Amino acid sequence: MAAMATTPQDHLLSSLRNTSLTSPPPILSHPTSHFTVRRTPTKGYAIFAHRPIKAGTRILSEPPLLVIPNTEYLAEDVDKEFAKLSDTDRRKVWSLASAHGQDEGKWPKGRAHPSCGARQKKRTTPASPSIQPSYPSSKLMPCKSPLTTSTPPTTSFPASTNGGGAGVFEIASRFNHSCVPNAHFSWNERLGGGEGRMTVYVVKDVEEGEEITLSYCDPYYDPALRRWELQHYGFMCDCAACGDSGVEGSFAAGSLERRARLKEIEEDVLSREGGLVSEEKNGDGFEVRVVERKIRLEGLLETVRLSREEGLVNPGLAETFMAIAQVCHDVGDIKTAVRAAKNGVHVDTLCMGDEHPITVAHRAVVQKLHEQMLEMERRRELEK
Ligand SMILES: C[S@@+](CC[C@H](N)C(=O)[O-])C[C@H]1O[C@@H](n2cnc3c(N)ncnc32)[C@H](O)[C@@H]1O
Repeated sequence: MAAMATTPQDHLLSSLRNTSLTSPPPILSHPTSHFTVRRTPTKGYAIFAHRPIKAGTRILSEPPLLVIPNTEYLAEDVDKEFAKLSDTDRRKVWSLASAHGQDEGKWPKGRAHPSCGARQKKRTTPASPSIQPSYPSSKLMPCKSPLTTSTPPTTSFPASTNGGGAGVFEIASRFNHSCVPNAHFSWNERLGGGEGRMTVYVVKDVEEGEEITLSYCDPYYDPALRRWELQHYGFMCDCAACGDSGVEGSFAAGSLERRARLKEIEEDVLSREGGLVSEEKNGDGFEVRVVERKIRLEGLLETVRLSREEGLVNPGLAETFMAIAQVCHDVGDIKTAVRAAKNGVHVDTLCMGDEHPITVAHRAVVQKLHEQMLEMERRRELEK
């Protein structure tokens, strides 16, 4: 096998292999109220619903077996945390390692796809393992360190909470990937008495016997880039979006176009945020800003439509609704802003629950907008 760079993931695996606990415990079949973990012929273990599950149901809230609290952690940080574990937890972590024989030689380690922008490059480079979810061996999942505190929302339209650090989760790491997932995972630092929990919410109604899947990569990547990223995990995705896009009328063909357009909107329209919320209201500058707002709003609305057609329900969609609320607010249409922000909170709740810090922050925005709307109505009444 070709020599490969040593990453913290490799290191964890090697420290797991070198542990004196040579016999791993049997893989658990976790009977929970919603799902079981079962072996599949081609994907290793997988999670299946054993009853119908409604969208917005939290099906997992799990403490980590091991947490690496640093954002940019090194191999020795992994070793240090592993050394602290009890024998039982070491066995559990060990039992998760390399359970399904991927060919590590095929992982595109240390190289980024030529089409990757700077941000994506960071994700696909082992130098930033905490945000590179390429952990086929060790199954490190990005999570926010329980040692860092979240920044309270200071603006009226807060951005997502940033993740930092990584963890290993006994059950959460058994979910397989789909580019059109029916569930979403997120770290919620408020759960577990402030210790934090990895949560999984079902974002669409799921039928009994259906596999429950998460997305391991940016859903807006095109198929080639998704394939590249998923190579790190040693598999080719066979979900509906990754099917043969050459077949006219197929979901894959439509998906290719939708995701390309979503990316185009993000790059050409939504990233041009600067100046859109400016308070300047005189001369030509104002004209330009109004036009830009209109283009931005159209882009945001198209993003919602395409995401729905694509079946993507994720925090990105919630952020899109919040951005629509922002634009409506800026042009004085507070009523529509309230409606848009409520949609955002609805999507947040489906994905992360109603007590997740992001959901809480977005709910505060709805409240604020609602108060503004009432105030405007009251003034209008007085003016009559
Ligand atoms: C986080 S683990 C998921 C659980 C895993 N199947 C197991 O047995 O523990 C990630 C690994 O699962 C497999 N996997 C996940 N999604 C897959 C998919 N859509 N098709 C094939 N294999 C998949 C790959 O081997 C991948 O490296």
